Amino acid sequence: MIELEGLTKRYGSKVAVDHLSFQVKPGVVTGFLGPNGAGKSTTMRMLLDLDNPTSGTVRIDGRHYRELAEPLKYIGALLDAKAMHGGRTAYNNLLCLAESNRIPAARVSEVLDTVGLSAVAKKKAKGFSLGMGQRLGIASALLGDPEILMFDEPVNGLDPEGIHWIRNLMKQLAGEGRTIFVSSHLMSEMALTADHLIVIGQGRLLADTSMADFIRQNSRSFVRLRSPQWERLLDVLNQNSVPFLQTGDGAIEIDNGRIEALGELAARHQLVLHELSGQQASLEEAFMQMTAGSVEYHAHGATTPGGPPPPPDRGAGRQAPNWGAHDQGRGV
Ligand SMILES: Nc1ncnc2c1ncn2[C@@H]1O[C@H](COP(=O)(O)OP(=O)(O)OP(=O)(O)O)[C@@H](O)[C@H]1O
Repeated sequence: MIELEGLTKRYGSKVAVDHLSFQVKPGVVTGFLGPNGAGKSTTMRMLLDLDNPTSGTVRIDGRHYRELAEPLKYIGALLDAKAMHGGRTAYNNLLCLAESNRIPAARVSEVLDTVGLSAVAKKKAKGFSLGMGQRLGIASALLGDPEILMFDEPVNGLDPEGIHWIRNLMKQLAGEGRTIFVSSHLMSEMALTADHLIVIGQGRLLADTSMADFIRQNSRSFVRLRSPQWERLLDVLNQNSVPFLQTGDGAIEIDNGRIEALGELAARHQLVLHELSGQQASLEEAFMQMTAGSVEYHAHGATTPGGPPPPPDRGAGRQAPNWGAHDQGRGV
């Protein structure tokens, strides 16, 4: 388990990490999210004692990193794939780490095999691609067979096969009861990998919640309908006072609609439906909704800070999506 209590880091007048308190628990993959500059890397560096907190504490299984005699046996981390010694072979890079932590040399070949680098074990790290470097960094994290693993952007530079591999590896490690803490900018990937989320913005904790709750609480859910009898469908919805939105692709969306009630309504009016599906916004949309107010760097022409993702075209006099606020009690 990783425990942060009031962790704060200031660089001059800049507060990079602002009184962060949370726990990263074993047995699940915990995703660490935040916009650029939110303080994720700074937090991870403080965890490994690579940066001193201005105040607050961070503990690895109840102890400060400095108190761990052979730290690689407690916590393995991939922070920067380029941190390896370029002039050394992959094998020798890992061997040096192993020796400094009294890890048997045989373990080096084992982890090189796990990450798929056995064939290039004798090649110098400076010739490695970004993806190979990531794999070597992951091998170093696994070296001490630690109970806690921390990965900063582990899929960076990996090809689809590599992304699939690291996703399964993290799930497998969590399944073994280990603590897995991972940051990524790839929301689609995070949605597939993480069970729990810690979200920060401008150094502050914004959410500490399960993936499912995070999406539910920060996004819009709706029912999507398509029908070849489009005009009649609109009439039926109007007659029954069901607010709807028309999308650009000929579908209709009903915020917080109940799929059963809408199916029955269509059946009562003998309407043919080509689609009747419940939809939940993606993690990416939920993330943008939650962090909109704490994004530090914007591209010109990007969505206005604080504003939700653009809604579909509105139907005649119908409600716009009500991001973040749900009316679960509605009949349809
Ligand atoms: N050594 C440093 N000196 C001064 N400011 C720093 C230093 N390291 C980080 N910062 C600042 O602290 C803030 C947090 O940076 P950090 O790299 O931790 O964010 P991040 O969430 O990892 O960002 P990204 O997603 O872009 O990697 C940023 O505003 C950054 O400019």
